[in-house]
Amino acid sequence: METFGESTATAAPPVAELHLHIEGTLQPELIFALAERNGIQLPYADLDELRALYEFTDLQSFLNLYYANMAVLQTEQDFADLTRAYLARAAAGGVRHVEVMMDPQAHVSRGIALETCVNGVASALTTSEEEFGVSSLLIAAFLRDMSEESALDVLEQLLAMDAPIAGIGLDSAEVGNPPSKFERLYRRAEEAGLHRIAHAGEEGPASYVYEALDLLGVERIDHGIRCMEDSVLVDRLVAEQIPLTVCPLSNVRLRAVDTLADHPLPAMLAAGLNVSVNSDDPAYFGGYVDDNFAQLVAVHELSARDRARLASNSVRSSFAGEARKAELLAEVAEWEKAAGA
Ligand SMILES: Nc1ncnc2[nH]cnc12
Ligand SMILES: [Zn+2]
Repeated sequence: METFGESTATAAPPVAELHLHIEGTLQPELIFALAERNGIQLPYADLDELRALYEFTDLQSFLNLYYANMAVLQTEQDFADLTRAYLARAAAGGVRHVEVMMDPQAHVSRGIALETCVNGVASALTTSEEEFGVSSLLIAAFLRDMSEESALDVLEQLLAMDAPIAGIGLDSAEVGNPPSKFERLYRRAEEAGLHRIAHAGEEGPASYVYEALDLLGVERIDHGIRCMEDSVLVDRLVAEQIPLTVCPLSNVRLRAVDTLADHPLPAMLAAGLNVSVNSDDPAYFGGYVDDNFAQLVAVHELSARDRARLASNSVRSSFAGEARKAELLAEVAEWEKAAGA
């Protein structure tokens, strides 16, 4: 009988993607297509010229391009097309549930109506389970380098329009914009019955992880890799099983870690932390969730058991309903049996 090495497809188990910025799924080809559709003159002559800019030195160097490229997102249809393209690709890579973050302030601040961006993304998510087999939730992320007043203003508008958001997040330039800046925003979100997550410990120090937990009451930490610099914090995160949505390729491309071989994910897993694997901004960082798994496996030789644990962590840490979680955990167990056999 012919035997096969482990394929890229089997390297990735079925997962819940918990750390995904929909604007970070905007591929260069779609940037050009939307620019043409909307009559927008891009500052790049062609795809090669744009792609040459995807060499980042830190988070801010990425954010500059990420925000600039959003100029092509103008209509509800643009946001819906962007979201559908992500869902199709994610489903092909094993994503079975996704909690999509979007950055409303990044659109409102350039004159796009809140309804346009929210309704566009939400319309694609509404049919996602039926069309792609991917259940989904929407999370409004707030830009930490803007004021808390701006965030509160947008949150109130989202609540007033009964936007279909399950929670709020906190992203953008981390260092110098600690979680403590957003205590009122998170209190308001809690009052409104929303889930709460925040980026912390990506470029910022471990103290930002404490602040996100203790001052904002977050249920999950996005990234959190710098917790490894503080053993007391690691002990607490393990004891409380706080989910950390880790994004290995993102961390390498933004130079939070030097190489994938230096990435702390295997050590985090070994320490008993509740870590999952996510893509963050796949159009910018060289891969979707399945690519993250495939490259991790190539470098770290994670066992099928390790990968199944990363996948079950993602499902258990999601905000999906209990029935959906049970369904997905059964799929992970089945994958593990097949992958380990
Ligand atoms: N990795 C990241 N960190 C902070 N803000 C972001 N916005 C989009 N991707 C981000
Ligand atoms: Zn992120």
